[in-house]
Amino acid sequence: MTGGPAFALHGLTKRFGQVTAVGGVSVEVAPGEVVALLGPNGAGKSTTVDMLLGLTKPDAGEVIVAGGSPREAVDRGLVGAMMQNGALLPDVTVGEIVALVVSTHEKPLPAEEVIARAGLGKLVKRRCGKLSGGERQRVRFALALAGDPRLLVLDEPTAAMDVDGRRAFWAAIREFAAGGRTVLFATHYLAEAEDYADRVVLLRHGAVVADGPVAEVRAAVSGRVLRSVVPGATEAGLAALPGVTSVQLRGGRAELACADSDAAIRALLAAHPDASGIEITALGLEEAFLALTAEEAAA
Ligand SMILES: Nc1ncnc2c1ncn2[C@@H]1O[C@H](COP(=O)(O)OP(=O)(O)OP(=O)(O)O)[C@@H](O)[C@H]1O
Repeated sequence: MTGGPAFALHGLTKRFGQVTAVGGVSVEVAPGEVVALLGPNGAGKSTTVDMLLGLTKPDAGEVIVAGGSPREAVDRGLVGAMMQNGALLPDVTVGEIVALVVSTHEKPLPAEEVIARAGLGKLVKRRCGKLSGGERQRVRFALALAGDPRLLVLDEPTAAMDVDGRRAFWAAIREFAAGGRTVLFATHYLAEAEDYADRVVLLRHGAVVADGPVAEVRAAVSGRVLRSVVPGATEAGLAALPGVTSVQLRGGRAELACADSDAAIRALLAAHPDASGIEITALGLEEAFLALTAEEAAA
């Protein structure tokens, strides 16, 4: 194994008819990094993951995994993947399916270790058709681990998991990554990215709008929310105020996301001296994320 990146995406582009699902994405990830691929619905996360795994061919650009093509890396057992809707045979037990998948790999983890890492000890005899959504996700995770891969790619891994399930899942991921292995996970949840990723790549409309350590990405979207009752205001009028990045107006109550709340409040009161019930708060994580994607959308 060379000292090169775990994987690299160079100018990756994929179109479906008129839709550019991914448009020129370039990202290089070093071995040992845990990277969150974040973005709202339709941002291009799944399409990017599909190209990284060699399941979809890019229209332009290149994917390099462990120095070769995605297919070569998958064939060499270097990549484990957990997809949103990977099918599980309903009549096969958890123990059987893990043993089956372990047996297909050249240098697998022992089946007992796979079971333990995925927290499936109590479910070994359960048929896959009888599992809950969160349990099925844990089985998919086990199957992704079976070949002892260097790179783990997870598309919305915790979507169906409850709080305990998520905690156990992320503890297992940390353990996996501690040995210098690389993880890329796609998610909608900024909070999950903040808690578990070293780095965030934020996609919007198929392009990277932010890439860096979580704290850095958050700082780039630092801002405040200004709430007020503003009689007679229009969305367009409020959006034109200095310092305002996005506006929601419902029944005379305005919510303004602000890059500069000082400028915004001065301008609001100058234009609407009858504004009342004014409140200014820091952006929450979700709001910060929305502000960044909305800001870019407006650009
Ligand atoms: N097979 C396809 N045919 C046509 N359009 C597609 C196809 N796959 C994806 N798209 C479109 O490409 C864009 C990106 O979709 P993608 O599934 O990659 O986004 P995503 O960020 O994973 O979204 P989500 O969070 O909803 O899963 C969307 O506009 C989607 O409708």
